[in-house]
Amino acid sequence: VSGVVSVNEPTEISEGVISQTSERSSQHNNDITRNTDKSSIENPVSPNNSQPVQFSHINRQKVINLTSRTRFGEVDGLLYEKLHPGDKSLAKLARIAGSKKLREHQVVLEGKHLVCSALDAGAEAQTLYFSSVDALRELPLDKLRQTNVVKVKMEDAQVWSELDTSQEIIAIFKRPEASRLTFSEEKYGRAVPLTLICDTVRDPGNLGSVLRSAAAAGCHSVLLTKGCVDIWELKVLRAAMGAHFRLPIIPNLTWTDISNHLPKTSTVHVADNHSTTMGKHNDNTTPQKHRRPSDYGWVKGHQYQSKAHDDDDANDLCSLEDYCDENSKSLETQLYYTDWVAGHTSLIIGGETHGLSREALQLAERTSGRRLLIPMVDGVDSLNSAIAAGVLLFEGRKQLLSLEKIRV
Ligand SMILES: C[S@@+](CC[C@H](N)C(=O)[O-])C[C@H]1O[C@@H](n2cnc3c(N)ncnc32)[C@H](O)[C@@H]1O
Repeated sequence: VSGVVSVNEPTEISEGVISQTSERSSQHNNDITRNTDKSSIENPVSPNNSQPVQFSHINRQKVINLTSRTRFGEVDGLLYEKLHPGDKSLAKLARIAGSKKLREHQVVLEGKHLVCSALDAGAEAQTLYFSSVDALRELPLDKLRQTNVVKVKMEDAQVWSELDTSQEIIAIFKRPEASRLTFSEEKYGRAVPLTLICDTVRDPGNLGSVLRSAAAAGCHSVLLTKGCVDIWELKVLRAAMGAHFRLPIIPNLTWTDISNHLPKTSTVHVADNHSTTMGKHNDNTTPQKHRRPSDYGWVKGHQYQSKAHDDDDANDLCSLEDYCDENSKSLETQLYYTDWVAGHTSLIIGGETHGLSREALQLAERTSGRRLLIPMVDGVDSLNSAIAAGVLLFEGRKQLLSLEKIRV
């Protein structure tokens, strides 16, 4: 942190003292404003002499109510406050983590690795709670200048049961937007021109695993329909293992938004488990141009959705057979390990309950995409969407990389 004292051991600052230079001051009962521009902290009305108290070399702006905070400390030039036992502010974490509405503005990130990746990508930490100074030191402290840093005891952390209390760092961030983050090619490698589209993936564990696979396969981006689970839900974050800060993930999109986000030349394929089972259509069979659904021996009752985010509306559902007859005559089926990439490629994965929506199939058709099938043994209906995404994304990556080699 520029311009502040640097010490090896954390400095504990006694009651009412918040100076980085350890100057003691008398008891304050007023709000203290730290002024970024002036690199100082000013107490607008000092109780002793009515002069602003200057705290030099501090590059942060915040207001601290000294009536409720009694102890402050400092680590490597970063000022923090200590939470009173029983302080209620920790409960805010659980409230944000548990409320979709609150998560429209703020998100909770757990653990030093995730918080570190978020800070490196340019996400804005508003309040950071830590229980271990060593863990705090592993973060890029220069990126916490505008952050309210608070030390808590692990026992205090027990107030939230939803959160992972084994974490030494938990932070509230302004909800990050992919368009404002930086995704380091140097750190994570060059992306392949492959976009994953999630069509109403509702299970948080599944979505997190899908995102993790997309990051691991070096995808260009992930686009999510409005019906998908919130990407900032804790279970999604935990399963995604940092994927949120490795590649652009754009949630809450309509199908029109999705088309607009894709390069004009992108071919969109659908991952389609409805195509066949191995008994009728084994690995050596060339997939047929277009077969009627009844040719495939599907498990009965599959339906295609017409509105990805409104799966309760039974009127929006049509039988697959009707749908195929009407809409997707030209959508061929092919086995996933034969060539399907050329230039920018996109892949749609269906959700757990209804699989692919009508809009997904229409988009594939418009871009001359195909149905990609991972052949399964007889009697198996489908794979879990995260597993299917993993298989297909890594195949897509392999094909794109060999295409690149051929072109070079
Ligand atoms: C759990 S499945 C959907 C199950 C849903 N009940 C249905 O029957 O459509 C979730 C998604 O994973 C993909 N998937 C699953 N198994 C697949 C397979 N064998 N081949 C290609 N995609 C598959 C499809 O995109 C599918 O929509």
